[in-house]
Amino acid sequence: MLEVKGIGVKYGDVQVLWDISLTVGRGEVVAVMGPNGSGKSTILKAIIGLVRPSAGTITLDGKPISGRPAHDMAGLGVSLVLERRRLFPQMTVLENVRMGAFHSAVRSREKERLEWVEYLFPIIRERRGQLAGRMSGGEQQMVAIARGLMSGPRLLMMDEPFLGLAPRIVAQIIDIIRKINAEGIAVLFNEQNVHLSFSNAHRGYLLESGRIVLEGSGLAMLEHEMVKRVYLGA
Ligand SMILES: Nc1ncnc2c1ncn2[C@@H]1O[C@H](COP(=O)(O)OP(=O)(O)OP(=O)(O)O)[C@@H](O)[C@H]1O
Repeated sequence: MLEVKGIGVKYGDVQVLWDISLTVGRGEVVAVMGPNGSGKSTILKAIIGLVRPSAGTITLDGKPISGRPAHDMAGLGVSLVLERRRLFPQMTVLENVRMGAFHSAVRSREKERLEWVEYLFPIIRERRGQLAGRMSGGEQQMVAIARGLMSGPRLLMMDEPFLGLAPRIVAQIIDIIRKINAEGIAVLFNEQNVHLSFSNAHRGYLLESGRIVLEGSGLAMLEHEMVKRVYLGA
């Protein structure tokens, strides 16, 4: 469904991505793994339209989407959960979650989507009235994912969804990824940890200094000599 072909991105005069090509198929879970600063977030920002590629094309179901404003993407079925959650701390859980259905193209189905995200994350129903800023990191991440799901995406992108979370919460987020994927939603996520990336994805890409250096199935990536040597110290 998503095809990124040969994109480059510059921040001012500084190029940070070169010739990035990746795909996400319908119903796939795909991981982009790479060290700090390798350009993972920039790939997702380019797809959602927060940064404009200097080269290459991005298509969704064969139609070009590069250059479209980020707020159009909800209507096209693509949603991004930003790193470090970016909630509105002075707003309640419910207010934050409802922001995800703000776009006119998706507002009409807000009620049924809210029921769905409350089923996926019972904590959202339990804590509807709590200020988001008063929640733990893991709870905030759940609210952020719920907000991303309110637009009813076909492709949910998540920037480092496990960052700084306790193992128990990581396991819950993995479970949620499986559940939403089982409903046919494709997922593209970034992660720095080899195991978290590739054991939870059908396919994966390894990004180094702004270039994709390896790609394959999750299992093939986990077992690849270079991944084992450089990232697992084997
Ligand atoms: N708004 C910006 N202006 C200038 N340079 C930026 C900007 N955002 C990111 N960069 C630089 O672009 C490079 C890639 O950053 P990016 O955030 O995409 O990497 P990342 O792999 O997601 O890293 P992290 O794990 O730290 O989020 C880094 O060198 C970063 O310093």
